[in-house]
Amino acid sequence: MTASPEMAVSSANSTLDFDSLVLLLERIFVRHGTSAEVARALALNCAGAERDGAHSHGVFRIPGYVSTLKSGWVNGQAVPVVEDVASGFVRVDAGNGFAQPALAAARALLVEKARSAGIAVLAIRNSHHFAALWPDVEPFAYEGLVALSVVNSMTCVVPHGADRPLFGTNPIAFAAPRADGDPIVFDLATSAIAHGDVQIAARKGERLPAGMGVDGLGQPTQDPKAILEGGALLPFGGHKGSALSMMVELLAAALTGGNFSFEFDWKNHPGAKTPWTGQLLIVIDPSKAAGQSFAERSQELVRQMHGVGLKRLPGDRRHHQRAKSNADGIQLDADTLANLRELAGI
Ligand SMILES: NC(=O)C1=CN([C@@H]2O[C@H](COP(=O)(O)OP(=O)(O)OC[C@H]3O[C@@H](n4cnc5c(N)ncnc54)[C@H](OP(=O)(O)O)[C@@H]3O)[C@@H](O)[C@H]2O)C=CC1
Ligand SMILES: O=C(O)C1=NCCCC1
Repeated sequence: MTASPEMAVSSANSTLDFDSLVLLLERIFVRHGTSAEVARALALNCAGAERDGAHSHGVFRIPGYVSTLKSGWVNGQAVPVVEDVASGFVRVDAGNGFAQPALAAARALLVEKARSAGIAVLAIRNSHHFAALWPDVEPFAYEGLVALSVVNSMTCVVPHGADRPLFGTNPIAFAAPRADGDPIVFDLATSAIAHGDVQIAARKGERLPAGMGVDGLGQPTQDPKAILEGGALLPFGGHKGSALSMMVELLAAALTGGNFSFEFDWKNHPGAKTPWTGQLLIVIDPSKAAGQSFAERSQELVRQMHGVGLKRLPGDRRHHQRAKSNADGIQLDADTLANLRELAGI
């Protein structure tokens, strides 16, 4: 039987199973103007983030998606146009739609090229990425492929050594298969903290650790509201994170034909939250490389890391939370769930 948001909600503890959360989010997206395909791609991403405890890009983002769609800034009905441009290169014009449906539209061609040429690049332009990036790379590693992706976002990060913001929080995500266990995956903003986490801290009235951002006068602050209201974030690791953020601008925008983070302009679109930028994916088939099986070698690396005392690999926390959510359901607080149901018109 197909799950429905009505039947799967326990009113006592506001717990949903994954499929029911996906269905609820799909309803919200369709109700606010997306096609069924776009709704499915966004709902799977957002519910996956919530399930895995990646809260800065889980259901917390839904009001932002809705206000962006309502403002007319994003086309929720866009049909991506896929171009097969070279043996190892696929281009997609997302048509001012979201990036996830653009990736979905090009995915089969990208994998076919990666498997035949050993490596393939996907360049998505005119797109909106308002989400966690790991869902875009992790599935490739489950298919035995190595994947790297970058996305640029809206200006809110001061380049190292500068005095005003220019870069986005520009995440980088990487996934690689290993012989025993879940793929090795990391996904990180190149800012000291994701913008979403600053918003969450502001709502909760919490202070941030030192070194995350500056206020409107360029002075260091631990007050998230001062960062959000006229201030800015800093790159992680000083000049090193700043260089990576610059690389993301070049790969996700200059190379794809998308906007740089400083080129978005919301002024005629009140309530819009997502920038209009680009995304680059590089997919490698490691079976083409010389030497032993890549998955065995990556497993050996993990074994050695554990051998020197490492307790937590990137991705471990998410996978533990995923297992817990799959067993016990996804917990939402009652107000959040009520708001989602209202947005879904239930
Ligand atoms: N769409 C967009 O434009 C943007 C999206 N984002 C998204 O925001 C999300 C959050 O980014 P960010 O706040 O930088 O992520 P985190 O700093 O929380 O985590 C970054 C990575 O490091 C791992 N990690 C964290 N702590 C440890 C530890 N102690 N030991 C080992 N590994 C660790 C995480 O694994 P684990 O997940 O298992 O904790 C994760 O892979 C990302 O999903 C990113 O894609 C950010 C900026 C812009
Ligand atoms: O958390 C962040 O940082 C961002 N997330 C989605 C869109 C832009 C920035």
